[in-house]
Order: sequence, then C-alpha cells, then structure tokens
Amino acid sequence: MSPTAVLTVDQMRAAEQAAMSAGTSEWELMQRAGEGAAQWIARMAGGRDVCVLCGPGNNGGDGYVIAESLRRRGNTVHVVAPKEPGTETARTARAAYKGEVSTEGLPRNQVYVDCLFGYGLAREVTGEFAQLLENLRDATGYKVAIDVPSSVASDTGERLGPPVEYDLTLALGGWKRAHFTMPVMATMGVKRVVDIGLDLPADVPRLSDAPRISAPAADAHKYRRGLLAIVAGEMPGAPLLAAESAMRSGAGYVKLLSDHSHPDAPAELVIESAATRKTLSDERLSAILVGPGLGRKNKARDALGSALEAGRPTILDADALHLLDPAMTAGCNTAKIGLTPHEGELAKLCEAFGIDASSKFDRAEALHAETGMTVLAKGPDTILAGPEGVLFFERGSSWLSVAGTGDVFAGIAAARLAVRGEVQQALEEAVWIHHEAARLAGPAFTAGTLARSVNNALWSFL
Ligand SMILES: NC(=O)C1=CN([C@@H]2O[C@H](COP(=O)(O)OP(=O)(O)OC[C@H]3O[C@@H](n4cnc5c(N)ncnc54)[C@H](OP(=O)(O)O)[C@@H]3O)[C@@H](O)[C@H]2O)[C@@H](O)CC1
Ligand SMILES: [K+]
Repeated sequence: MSPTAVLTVDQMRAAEQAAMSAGTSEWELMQRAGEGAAQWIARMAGGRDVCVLCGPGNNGGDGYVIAESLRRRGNTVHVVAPKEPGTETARTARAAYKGEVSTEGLPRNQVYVDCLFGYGLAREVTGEFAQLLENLRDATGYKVAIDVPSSVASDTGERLGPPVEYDLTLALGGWKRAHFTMPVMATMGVKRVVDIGLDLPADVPRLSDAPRISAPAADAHKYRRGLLAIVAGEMPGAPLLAAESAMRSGAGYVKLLSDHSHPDAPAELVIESAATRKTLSDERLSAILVGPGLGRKNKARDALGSALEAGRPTILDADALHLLDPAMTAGCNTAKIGLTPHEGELAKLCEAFGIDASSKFDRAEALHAETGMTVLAKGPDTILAGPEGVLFFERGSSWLSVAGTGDVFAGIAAARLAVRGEVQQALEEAVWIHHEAARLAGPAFTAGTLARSVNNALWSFL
C-alpha cells in the first residue's frame, strides 16, 4: 500500500534524517528515489527521447539518477542544468551520470522531467531557472514533476515561479501538503508516491482512503438504520435538496421539519411541521441537520439554539455557520457537531471564535482545536480536521462548482451521521460519496441530478 502521510518539509527532512541515522546514506535514498521515479517515467516514455532539467540541490541530484537510469534502459537522454550541483550527494549523482549535459536551451518534443527544485524551494524563482520553467511551460510533450512542481512551495502550495501544467507528479518518499492544495494541485496531472522505505510518522495529516460502507444489517428497520431530522427555515429549496440526497445516503428515515408546502417533494419524504424544542428533543433522532435555507433572523437563531440544546449528533451548514458563536456552543458536547463551511463561512467562523489563521489548513485545524467541533473545509480542495487528525482528499469533479451542491453535501453528511454516529467518519464518507455522485451525474449536472445519483454512488464503496 502506498504511504498516506502528508508531510511538511520539516517532517520530511526528519524522516530522512532518521533513515540516515539508522544507517541508510543520503546517496542510497536518492538512488531509491531516482530509480523509483525512472521506472514510472520509462513506462510513460516508451522509446521517446527524454529531457531532464536538473537544479542545484538534491532534487537535481534525483534528476541525474533518473537520467542515468533511463539512459541505461536505452532511451536517448538529454540533461539541461544551468548550474553545477551544490550538494555533495547531488555531485555524486552528477558524476554517476554518463550522458550529455547542457547549461541552457530545451530540446523540442520530448518527455520532460522537471528536477529543478523540490521541497528545498524557499524563494521566488528568477533568472535562468525561471526562463527554463517558461520554456517548459511553452513546450509540447509529456511533462513530469519530480517530488513537487519546481515553482511550488511544498508546505503551502504557494506559487513561486512560472506555472507549468504537468501530466504526472511523482512525490518522493511521501506526500507533501502542496500535493492536495489548490490551485496548484490541479496542475500536477496524475499523482503517485514513490516509496523509498522511509519510516513516516503516524501522527501527521493523511490522505483519505476510500471508505467501506456496509449494507444495513439483516434485521435492520428504519429507526435502527438512522432517523435524521432536517430543520428547514426561511427558504424551502435548500433543505429539500438536502433531504433528497439524505434519503439516498443510507439512513432509514429522513424527516423534513418545515412549514413550507413543498409541492415538488417526493411522496416518500416525510414532511412534518417546523422544528420545535420538543420535536428536536425526540430521543429516537440519530442526527439533525441545520443550516441549508435556514435564514439568519431571530427565528433561525432560535431553531439553531433548539437543535444545539437537543444534544444529538448534528451537522451545521450554510446559514447556521453564520449564526454560530461561542455563546451558542457553550455547554454543548461539541464532539457531536460537524461543521461544513466553504471558504467564506470558514473565515466567518474563525472570526466568531477568535481564530487568527490565514490558510485553509491552519483555519480548519485551529477551529477544531479551539472548539472541539469537527470541521470539513469544502471547496475545490477539501480538508477535514477532527479528533482523528487532519485528512486531505483528492479533487472532486470541477462540475461540482454549481449552486446547490453544498446542500446536497450537507444532506449526505447528515444521513451518514445518522447511520454511523461518528462525526469525522460521517464527513469523510460524505466527501467520497459526493465526489462519486458527481462522477456518475455526468457533465453539467444540476444539484437535483446530483442528489438523485447519490444512492448509486454508494455502490462504489460497498
Ligand atoms: N534528503 C534526502 O534524503 C532526499 C532528498 N531527496 C530530494 O531532495 C529534494 C530536496 O533537496 P534540497 O533540500 O537540496 O532542495 P532542492 O529542492 O533541490 O532545492 C534546493 C537548492 O535550490 C536552491 N534554491 C532554492 N530556491 C531557489 C531559487 N528560488 N532560485 C535558485 N535557487 C534556489 C538552493 O540554493 P540556496 O538556497 O542554498 O542558495 C539549493 O541549492 C527533495 O525534494 C527530493 O527531490 C530525494 O533524493 C530523497 C532523499
Ligand atoms: K521538481
């Protein structure tokens, strides 16, 4: 199984240092990394010519190992290196490479392997390196980034030079945060990790693995499978959309608590009158969803207060996230609450809870640490911060960028919470189901079509 740990540069260096202290030399690690990468590249290149761009550090060192490995396999290889290697191990790799090296220019129509900078990139790329990246950007051919794209800061995904679109990115030894951070993750093509035998730490963020979802037990009935109450409010459409997807996410019973007439609601959806303190304190409720279409007036605030008072496992989304503040959650068992903010809602929550952080990762992690609530920071990249640690996800379909998909997500998450009882597991499953439903819904789907493909998405995880 490939490693799922997602590391910072410091954590990566520490893992490499530990391997070296245990007797594996840096040169040995570089050879494993370069040989592992070369295997992938050889497969993709077939008999095509390969051009390797080598920088001055150990990422460049990997490049010389890759170049020599491909040369021995019979590919025509050309290395472009504007500067001589600056580290001892990269110099060893340079000496072991027996082919051509030039200091500038980029041959045309090649398989390009970019080893200019790896996780050591610490400042803006300028001069001849920036020129090379621009040439690479404009070149036609299959492009591979080794470890990370050479103009990207590994910890933050910050862009520090000309952008290049890659077909393949090979992470060496383990994933870095940039691999799952937008917008740069969308430029990396297919991503694979090359295992170089490092002992990676367990207590770090991880890449989420596809969940296993169980069919209901043989003796299941609708209450045992999970009863979900969805609290409607000012706007009728959003909670109905959430209910339509919740009904298809595995819960046994979904109730929409609403005073609207909902002429478009499916016959099998149970609609009862608007939530009250009494209906929400029903002990049979396995989970509550509050937020989609709730509104932000006093009535909405009261409904949110009643839901929190009920103390059931709860998902808060949309308007509920705008109303939430420390006074409302005081006295709540926050371990039972999941928040599903998009970027603007996350910023608003951080303001309300006095959190001073700017990146999505730091905000999600700090909001969980400060409040005890589990935070699913949505968007084109997704971060889940909860009691089991922080999880990153692969990207979902970009067709999800349409109105209403957040309501669909909230419905899936709340239904999975009704089934599972655990907030972090429910949210993790919901991300996968949402992405799979989007894949099944085809191009240019509407939120309604997405909601209707949710039950078929579950097939993939049974
Ligand atoms: N350690 C290990 O065990 C293993 C490590 N591995 C590999 O090592 C990579 C990390 O290597 P690394 O630390 O040498 O950094 P790297 O990314 O090559 O760049 C640093 C060099 O670039 C320079 N430089 C930086 N920014 C610059 C700029 N804007 N413009 C110009 N120059 C700039 C910087 O110079 P300086 O800042 O000192 O002036 C330095 O010379 C890692 O990603 C993986 O590929 C694998 O082999 C597995 C085993
Ligand atoms: K690189």
